[in-house]
Amino acid sequence: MDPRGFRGKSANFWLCGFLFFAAVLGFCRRADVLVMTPWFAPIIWDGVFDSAILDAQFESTTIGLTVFAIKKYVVFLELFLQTAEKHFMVGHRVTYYVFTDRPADVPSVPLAEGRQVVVLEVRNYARWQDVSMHRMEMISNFSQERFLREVDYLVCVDVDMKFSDHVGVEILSPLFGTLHPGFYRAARNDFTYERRPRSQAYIPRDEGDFYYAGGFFGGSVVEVLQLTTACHQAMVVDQANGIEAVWHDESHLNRYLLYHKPTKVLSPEYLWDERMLQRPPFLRRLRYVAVPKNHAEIRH
Ligand SMILES: CC(=O)N[C@H]1[C@@H](OP(=O)(O)OP(=O)(O)OC[C@H]2O[C@@H](n3ccc(=O)[nH]c3=O)[C@H](O)[C@@H]2O)O[C@H](CO)[C@H](O)[C@@H]1O
Ligand SMILES: [Mn+2]
Repeated sequence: MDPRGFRGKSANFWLCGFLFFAAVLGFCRRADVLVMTPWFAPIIWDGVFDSAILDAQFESTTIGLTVFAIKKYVVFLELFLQTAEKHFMVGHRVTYYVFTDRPADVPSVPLAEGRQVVVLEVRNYARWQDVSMHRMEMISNFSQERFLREVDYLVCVDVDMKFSDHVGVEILSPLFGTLHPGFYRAARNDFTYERRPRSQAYIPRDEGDFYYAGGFFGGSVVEVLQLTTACHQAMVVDQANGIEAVWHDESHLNRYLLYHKPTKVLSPEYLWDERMLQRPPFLRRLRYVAVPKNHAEIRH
């Protein structure tokens, strides 16, 4: 073979090799974590998305953030709203729906343009578990009454948390859940699903994809309406049967998301607890983290 031709082929070989590795580095920037579910839903980690592209795609989207501050939990609102202004959907239209029994105690926090707080006065319950569980009913009712008309997506979160890094439109999808930080690498058998068949939240030992956290889920308003309505109805049936799921609304959420697969799954970057867990090296960002609380003091 003519030596010039051979050199040409060899150069091509190395060029192809280089391009291949560049492509691998560029498109699979996270080889250290699971970036797709077995049903082809993306799992959202730092490095798998480009905010510039997504911000343009979601430019005309309005996002509703639901948060409950019932009884003493109103103390969490100020930091929650302040940090949301810094990190949550910056540059997009946002409505904070604050559900509370103490509207006079909702702090006024300066908001950027295109963002507003809507206070929704609701009843309280004596037990913290009932407060937590009835969020499903209240989100369902208000979705029908007004969220369907007012926003495109709903993001439903706990209030005893703060935003500490970017949480943007990369999370938006028809139906999304978040990997619970305590179980993202646990075996299916160790997930704390409801295991009693008498409960509507029951999940058999040989089923289950992930263990999702009760404190961060969402989707289009229609999907969230269906999810919250189904979970509420399941809790009504449980109550009539004298049984309460082991982790309350979170157990029902897990059952729902097992049989209605989420279209996106958020990594534990989106829900972390620095006091409970040691941060593993592949957790590059902590976007939404628990605020330390004295359980006995705040719940009673
Ligand atoms: C981070 C996370 O995944 N949290 C879940 C976890 O509980 P947590 O231990 O984080 O529960 P929690 O005390 O934060 O209660 C859940 C939420 O209910 C609201 N609240 C509760 C009591 C009260 O008196 N006033 C009030 O407003 C508040 O928005 C609070 O954030 O398990 C719960 C069910 O057991 C829920 O599924 C939570 O979403
Ligand atoms: Mn909480």
